[in-house]
Amino acid sequence: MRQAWIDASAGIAGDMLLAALLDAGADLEAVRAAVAAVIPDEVRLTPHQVTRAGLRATHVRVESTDHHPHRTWAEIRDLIDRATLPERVRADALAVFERLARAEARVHGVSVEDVHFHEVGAWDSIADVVGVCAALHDLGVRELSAGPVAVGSGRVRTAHGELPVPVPAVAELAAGRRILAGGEGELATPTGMALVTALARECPELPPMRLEATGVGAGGRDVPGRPNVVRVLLGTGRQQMEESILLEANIDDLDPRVWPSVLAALLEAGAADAWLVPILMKKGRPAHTLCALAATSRADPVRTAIFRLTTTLGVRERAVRKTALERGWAHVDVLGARLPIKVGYREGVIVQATPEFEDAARLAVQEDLPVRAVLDAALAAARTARLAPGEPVPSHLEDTCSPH
Ligand SMILES: O=C([S-])c1cc(C(=O)S)c[n+]([C@@H]2O[C@H](COP(=O)(O)O)[C@@H](O)[C@H]2O)c1
Ligand code: NI
Repeated sequence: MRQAWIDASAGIAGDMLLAALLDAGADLEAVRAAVAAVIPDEVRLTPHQVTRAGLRATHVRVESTDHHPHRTWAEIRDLIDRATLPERVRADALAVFERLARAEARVHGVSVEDVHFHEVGAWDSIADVVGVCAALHDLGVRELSAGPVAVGSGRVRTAHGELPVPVPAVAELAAGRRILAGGEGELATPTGMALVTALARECPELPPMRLEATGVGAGGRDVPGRPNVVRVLLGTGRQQMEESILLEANIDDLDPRVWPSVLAALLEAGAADAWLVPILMKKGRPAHTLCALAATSRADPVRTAIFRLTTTLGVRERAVRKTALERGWAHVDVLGARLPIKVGYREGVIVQATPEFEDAARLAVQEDLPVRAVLDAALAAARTARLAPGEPVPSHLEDTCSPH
């Protein structure tokens, strides 16, 4: 499973995180395409190399002509809703802006629907948010975590006038999270803090992972003695005990033909699993409980997708703990083809070894055989290759979440 950890110990802004993800290998054209799907022809994204207090980093120039932005949350939601985007990118971007809207509503004492964004509603902020969500999607990051965020000190001039640092929106967004004091000026912006708190689980220390890439994203200023950068460490590996949220809703009025697309979209939005339970509701109405299990860091986008795609008026939630086996992939030769075997293991010993069903089904059609015959042959080949419960985990397991 691909994961990434954000080091925001020098602060964070939307463009810094975007630059760090591009520096770690996210595809620039995929990011530009996602931004253009939401706000066509409004911004230009140009990454370039810089140094910050002696460290090499990528800085991304985000150019737009939007000088007097006053957009409502509803306007931004509409832009993202209507854009052609991967479901996960849409759900993430909506979750980030919804968090920003809730924070602004609390700070200014207005309702969420009446929130008027100023700087954070500008084209360049929309580009930062959509760009970061697209970059995470492009890199295949399934689990995002972040260390404590440095917020800075002093006062800053904004469209609301001169504000103390951390500015009110940042303080509101950071509630419940560990933050770091110190450093001069505004080190964490509302957009940066909204991205971190909506998409990343709090993880003070770098989680265990096999490190694949590091991305360094620069802020605009170069301050001597303190590199003004966000770092992203990208790797593979999974946590054995995950904090998860179970989201549920009882629904009796959704066109039943829509359900398969809802389940698929929730998985796309980051749910680890999504399913339906047939129930009899009040007044004897046949209905379904929609259930979605998501890592705590993915709960926001999954919740947003449930409200967007179904008719429910509320979502029940409870924290659950899930013990997951560590996983990897191996391949065996069956009937002249290479079939992937999913291997689940614990403490160095295989607990489950299962042929990938879709590949077995494809091979069965190709060979004109019953699927069970291909599955049996794959299991026999796996046993011969010592890929069976009780065997030690081989050193050559592939550590990806997909065998393809
Ligand atoms: O745009 C809005 S609504 C806004 C609210 C606040 C509050 O704290 S309230 C602060 N700001 C300031 O705008 C700039 C740009 O922020 P980005 O997140 O778009 O980089 C920054 O100085 C914020 O403190 C904006
Ligand atoms: Ni504000």
